[in-house]
Amino acid sequence: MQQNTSAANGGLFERVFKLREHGTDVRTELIAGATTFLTMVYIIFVNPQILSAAGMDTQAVFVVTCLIAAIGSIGMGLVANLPIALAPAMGLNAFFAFVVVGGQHLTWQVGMGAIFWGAIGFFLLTVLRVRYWLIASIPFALRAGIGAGIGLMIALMGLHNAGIVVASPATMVTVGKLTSLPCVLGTLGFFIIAILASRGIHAAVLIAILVTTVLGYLFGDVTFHGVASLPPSIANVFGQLAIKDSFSLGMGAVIFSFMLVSLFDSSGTLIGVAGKAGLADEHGRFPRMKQALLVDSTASVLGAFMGTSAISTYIESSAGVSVGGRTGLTAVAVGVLFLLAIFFSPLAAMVPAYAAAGALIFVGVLMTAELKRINWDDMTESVPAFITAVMMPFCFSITEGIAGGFIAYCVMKAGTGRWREIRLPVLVVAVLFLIKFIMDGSH
Ligand SMILES: Nc1ncnc2[nH]cnc12
Repeated sequence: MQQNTSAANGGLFERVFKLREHGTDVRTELIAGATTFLTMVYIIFVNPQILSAAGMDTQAVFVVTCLIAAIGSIGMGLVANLPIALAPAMGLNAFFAFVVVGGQHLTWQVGMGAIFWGAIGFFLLTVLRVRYWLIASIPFALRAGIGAGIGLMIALMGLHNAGIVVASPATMVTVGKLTSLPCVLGTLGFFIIAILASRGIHAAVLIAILVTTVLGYLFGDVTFHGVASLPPSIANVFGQLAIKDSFSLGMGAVIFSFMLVSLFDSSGTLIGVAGKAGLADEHGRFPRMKQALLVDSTASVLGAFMGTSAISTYIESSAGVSVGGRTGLTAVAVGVLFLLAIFFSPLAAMVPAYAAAGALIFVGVLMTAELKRINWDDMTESVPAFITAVMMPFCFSITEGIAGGFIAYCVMKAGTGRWREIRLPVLVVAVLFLIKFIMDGSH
């Protein structure tokens, strides 16, 4: 009987996801889905925390984060049949909360409006096929530099959330009080993740968040609100964005930044994960790329409307791919698990910033790994990659990193007589950023 059911499931899943053609089966795909889910579930704890710094309601953002991750991942699985999950992007959420809303003293509703317009631009670039052109034109050094820079910036946020790195008027940054509870538990969380992950335990991040939160509770620093509950209302974030107020010339640079960063963040991840699954060619193109690009850009528009910062395909999907996930069934499994997670909102409210800090630092480790594939002996490759990667944490801005990298690439190639290697889209983006800097500097 059980065999009949699994054969029937295999039949349905086989028809929808073409498992045999991809050399996989239902069991492998479901394990891969659970694996990817466990490596990225930290986002449902971390995202509400980061967005709450912009004044958003933690509980509502928790539900919206689960919902959009579920919708995006299930969409990717069904429409593009790829083992790639989606969720609100780390880096972009911090950019929204700390740089756009915090740094420019805007309301979160206006900031979210800018994300919405950035997502619309991202969607238009996708349907107009500009994204294909761009993806195929971005040199590897810049793609790697972007991933690494985002990773370093995330790590800086983690180190700051744990109180390990603090501001200093004399030296800009300095070391915090390392014996404080946040520092000790943040550090412990990071090493739990690093050790478990290097031992191949894909639930590493979740385990570390649980252990550090429980320890925080035992030391009297965390209040227990219960485990499961009916989902809290999302009314105070859903559809609350200021679409009209954010569509102004003054917001142009912010909208452009959101669009550009979404574009590079999600495109780079798609190429990277599809490559790891053995689906991509040497130019980074992969089957059903059109569908995948449509799903991530549509999810970004939907996410901003629902009340969370830009959505991206998740680099953590490579964990599921590494245990055999090859089709959309993996992504659908991730999505279903995110739907179930909605009922555990009291847990989200309990997790202190330092408990998630280890996850942020560890994502930094994962995302800087791409640097190893850069030809470091060729300065026309290493200099732009380096500039991209270090400008992001040092300026606390993904956009400045991308801008610096594109400009450095054109300068280095032209300066060494290799200007023919500069592709038109790279030159266009570099010139657009130069114009932006000149405009920014003139007022
Ligand atoms: N910005 C991002 N891009 C890709 N994968 C991520 N995982 C977490 N944040 C991410």
